[in-house]
Amino acid sequence: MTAVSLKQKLRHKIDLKTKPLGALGVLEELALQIGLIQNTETPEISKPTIVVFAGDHGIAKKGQVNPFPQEVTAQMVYNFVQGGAAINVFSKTNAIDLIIMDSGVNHDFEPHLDIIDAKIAFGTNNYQDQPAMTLAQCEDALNKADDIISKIQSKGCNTIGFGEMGISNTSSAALLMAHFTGIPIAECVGSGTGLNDEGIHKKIQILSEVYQKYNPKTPEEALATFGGFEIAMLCGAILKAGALNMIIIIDGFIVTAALLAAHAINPNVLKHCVFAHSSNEQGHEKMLHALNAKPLLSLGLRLGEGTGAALAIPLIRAAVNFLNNMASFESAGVSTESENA
Ligand SMILES: O=C(O)c1ccc[n+]([C@@H]2O[C@H](COP(=O)([O-])O)[C@@H](O)[C@H]2O)c1
Ligand SMILES: Cc1cc2nc[nH]c2cc1C
Repeated sequence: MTAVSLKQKLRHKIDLKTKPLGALGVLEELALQIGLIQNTETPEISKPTIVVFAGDHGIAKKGQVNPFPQEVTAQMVYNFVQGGAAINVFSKTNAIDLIIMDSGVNHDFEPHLDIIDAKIAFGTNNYQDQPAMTLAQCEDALNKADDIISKIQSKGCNTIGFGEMGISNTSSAALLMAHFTGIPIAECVGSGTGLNDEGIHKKIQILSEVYQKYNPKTPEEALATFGGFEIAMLCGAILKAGALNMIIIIDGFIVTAALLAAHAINPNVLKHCVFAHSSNEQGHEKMLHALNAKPLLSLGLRLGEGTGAALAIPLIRAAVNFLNNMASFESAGVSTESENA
């Protein structure tokens, strides 16, 4: 007799719920995925947490690829600490713990603030001149992220969403996307925080030159070349969360670019990932497609901060709750399809 796999057991449990077959659509796939991640028919979500990694980018100082000035990164970190940003509001709405990390903002934050200090440097180098960071800095970022995720998990969190803040980081993400997917850089570049058509054209020209200047040989070298510190930390955090068997919620364009790097280092990480949404940043859809990823939501968001991840958490809770708490046809005494239907 062949053993029934957990996947078959989960499918059976889902199919016996009081609903037509497949009627809970994507939530059924989500329940199945979470059951498989946790290796159980009765999964649970504990202490869902969003970590926002913030970092600055050398290229931002020139203002050629970013409509907002570099200072906005630090200003938004203060906004996070004061509870005024979209991610604060959505985390509160959905009872999610929120952690803010300084991965490399070009500002000295007062030590009493509720920010985890993981600063690698005060912003990356401008990759128009030299790689964004050294390989040693990149390794440092990966390792620091590793430690932080271990600490978060040891406090009982098994579901972690990732967000970021960093003026110019759609440029790094576009370069990484081109590198890891082979999609032409022009198709990877978008409006970011709001460039007009002329601005996008200039951004494509600048990033095409940068892209041609380098030939990174390893995923770590690609991260070090194109940056940024927050993206390298996201990559390390995703890898660690996968290794710790956590449910990983991927936010928008920049977090997905970090996942491309993580996936190149360890493709197994993908089975832990739930894709929260499809961002309005041009390129995100193709990036998701390259990963064969199906996003849960499509709300026209292009904010970052982990906002899409925060909005997806109720869906993840709903998937787990229906699997655990919905009645079966038998337990509820509901008739199944009649044979002549
Ligand atoms: O998450 C996304 O899909 C997304 C798309 C566009 C912009 N962003 C956010 O905007 C910032 C980067 O935009 P930019 O134009 O400065 O490259 C950064 O802080 C991101 O969090 C985020
Ligand atoms: C205001 C502002 C808020 C953000 N949140 C994430 N990226 C951002 C970029 C800007 C410009």
